[in-house]
Amino acid sequence: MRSAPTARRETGVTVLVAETAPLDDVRQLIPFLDSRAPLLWLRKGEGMAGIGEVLRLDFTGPDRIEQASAAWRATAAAATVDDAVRTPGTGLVAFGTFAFDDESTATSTLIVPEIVIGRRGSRSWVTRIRRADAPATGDLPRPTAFGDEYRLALLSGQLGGDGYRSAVAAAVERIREQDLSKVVLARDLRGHLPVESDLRRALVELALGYPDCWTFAVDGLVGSSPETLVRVHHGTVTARVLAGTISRGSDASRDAAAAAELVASAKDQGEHRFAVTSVMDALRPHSADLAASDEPFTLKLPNLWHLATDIAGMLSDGSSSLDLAAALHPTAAVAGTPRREALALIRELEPFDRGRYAGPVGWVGGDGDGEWAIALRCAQVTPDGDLTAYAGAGIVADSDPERELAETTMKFRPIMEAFG
Ligand SMILES: C=C(O[C@H]1C=CC=C(C(=O)O)[C@@H]1O)C(=O)O
Repeated sequence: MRSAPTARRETGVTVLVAETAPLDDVRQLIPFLDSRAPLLWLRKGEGMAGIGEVLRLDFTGPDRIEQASAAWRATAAAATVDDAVRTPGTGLVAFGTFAFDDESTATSTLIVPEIVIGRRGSRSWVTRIRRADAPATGDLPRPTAFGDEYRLALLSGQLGGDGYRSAVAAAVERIREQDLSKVVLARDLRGHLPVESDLRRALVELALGYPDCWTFAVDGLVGSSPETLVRVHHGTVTARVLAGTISRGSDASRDAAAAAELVASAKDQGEHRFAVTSVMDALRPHSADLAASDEPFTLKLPNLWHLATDIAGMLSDGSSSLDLAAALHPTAAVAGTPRREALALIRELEPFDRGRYAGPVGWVGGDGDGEWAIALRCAQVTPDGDLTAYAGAGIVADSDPERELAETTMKFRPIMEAFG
């Protein structure tokens, strides 16, 4: 006779039980969230809200994503799952956020919520997750009213406008002199949120303002990213590469002219090519038929245009979404080319640790499928309300410091609108 499962196996793996059941249509996910510790993954009204925390797995160091992949595989293998809905995001899931730099002091984390409320297409569901030795509960959280409105001043942090222009100029010089083609340099804004601020207010602003982006909240990292690092679903892999940016025009004809200027820009096309090559090179060993859309297309966001390329293929080696995030990170859209030299220059010219900015953020399911974005257009909020936001731009040989500074200002807009 098999003995009842205990919560922790001798191997140190926590044994979880996950049960997914259909729900009547849930139109709004954000009101269900915890106001100070929201877990969210949302695009075009579809996604998942996580409530509570049944398991947290923390990682640091150069192999943080590989460690997370292995720990998650073990956790999923030990879990019992009863999934009556069977769509991406049902069954066992973890939300995750990873530090950008191998040497970052920021922890990389997978969080398994106690409850997931999800919505995809016409289907809504609830997943309850518990440790195997804990009793099952049937209560469903209720949406709650939002806390008071707030506005905070977001001010230049460790790298202000002048410092950023100088850093870009230094990078351009280095690119002209050395064996470096592209480096992505970021600057920071800082602010402080009043005690008890309801982060759901910022999430509503982001989700309504940027519906085509991934609006996310994981362990205080809050934002709306347009860039899909990798998505794995039933043996297929997809990615959306962005690099090359121009601001939206003030009327329809200026806007069309801006998009045309972006397509015609040799500088932006070059910057974009580096990013596509880095993603193709990282994914090719995992997919025999990997293909990229022919020419970059223009992706319209409320604040700017990006050059974009979609990549898709069948997986040939059973990699999980975390395995592929590990293979891809950091792409040339957030680091540069060649990667090692670009990372060294970032460490030299940026006077801060990027934390989770520009790292993978997303979710993974018990079968390893999942969706990961690059954490852009985001801010990290600490439990005592300190907020740091970063935005960067790809620097190549003919970059102009003033224009790159203006580009970072545009990229801060989602966070300025949500918090400022
Ligand atoms: C580094 C950022 O954006 C990247 C993604 C899209 C376009 C980019 C660019 O044109 O420079 C950047 O590579 C950021 O938003 O902080």
